[in-house]
Amino acid sequence: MADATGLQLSQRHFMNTADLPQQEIQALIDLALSLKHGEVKPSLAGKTLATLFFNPSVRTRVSFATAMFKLGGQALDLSMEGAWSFEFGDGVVMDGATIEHVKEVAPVLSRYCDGLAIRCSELVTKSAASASAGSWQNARQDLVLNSFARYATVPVINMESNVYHPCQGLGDAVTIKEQLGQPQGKKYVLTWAYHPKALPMATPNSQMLAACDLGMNVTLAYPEGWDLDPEIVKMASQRAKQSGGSLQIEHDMDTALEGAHIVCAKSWGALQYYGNWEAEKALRVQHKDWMVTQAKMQHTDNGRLMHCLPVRRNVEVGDDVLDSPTSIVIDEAENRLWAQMALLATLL
Ligand SMILES: CC(=O)N[C@@H](CCCN)C(=O)O
Ligand SMILES: NC(=O)OP(=O)(O)O
Repeated sequence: MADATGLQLSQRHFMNTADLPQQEIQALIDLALSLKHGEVKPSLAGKTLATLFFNPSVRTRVSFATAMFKLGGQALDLSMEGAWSFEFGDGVVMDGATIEHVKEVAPVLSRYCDGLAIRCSELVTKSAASASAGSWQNARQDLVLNSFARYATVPVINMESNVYHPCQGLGDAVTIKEQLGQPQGKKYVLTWAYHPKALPMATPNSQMLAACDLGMNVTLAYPEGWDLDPEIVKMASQRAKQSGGSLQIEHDMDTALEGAHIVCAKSWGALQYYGNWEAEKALRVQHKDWMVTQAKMQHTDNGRLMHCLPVRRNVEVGDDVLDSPTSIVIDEAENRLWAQMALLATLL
């Protein structure tokens, strides 16, 4: 079996699935499924991936480490939690808490390693290095991720930033293809769900893009006021059209779920209250009825339930769904591994 994938991507870094043409995404999905079925065996022998986690993780951490191991290489897990001491600002007089600049960190790690993977979502861990000061206009610049990409001399992989979680998007695309065979024209509903905290929009942005790139008829369902970034929604809608799909918005969960083949539950914070989360919470608690239950799933066309995990049981999704064959969340989590193996084997 070939030790190379034969696939080449048009981008050096993996920041957002929408940076890639749809054929390259399809090729990565096919490669992931071939890896899962043991049909190809690419090798990354002797290669190292540094994984920098500025936020907690279960799936991303373990699936990247295991992906590198299965490919014959290794991952170095660098936890940055509680120790965000790198500087990202230009021309800063570094006499405060930061101890070294990304201008040194990124090229130094690039001398040791063949790729850098970064998780940095400021909504999860508020820290000194989040320069956004609570503004979405600043947060959407993804300063930390983009600084690593700028100063690294090896490929950089986004393991969830403020704006995108492309590995979740790619993994979900693999799962949808695996479940439906031919996703084009099938109905995908990304439904907002209640959660006690305002969660980032990176995951729903990438999940929406994944379904749009598969040519599905995508419905976004959320209470009024919970719009995702309009520029990202516009881009997703264009990519859906390119692949023969569509994108529409509903504010009633029952109506949205009508005839769905895939239901993906995800919570996120309201963009218009970004950084003003107390005000957002006062409104969010009025939407506790946005929970996916078996009664809600009755509206679907034998729909399957996806969730990126971690999931709050009986808050976002009911036990009656999660404990039934309707739920494919464990397959979805597994497919992160195969999707990332496809990505790593191609990118490194
Ligand atoms: C509960 C929580 O913090 N969820 C995170 C992680 C999701 C996948 N990494 C989120 O919604 O972004
Ligand atoms: N879905 C996901 O990215 O999970 P972790 O946050 O546990 O990595």
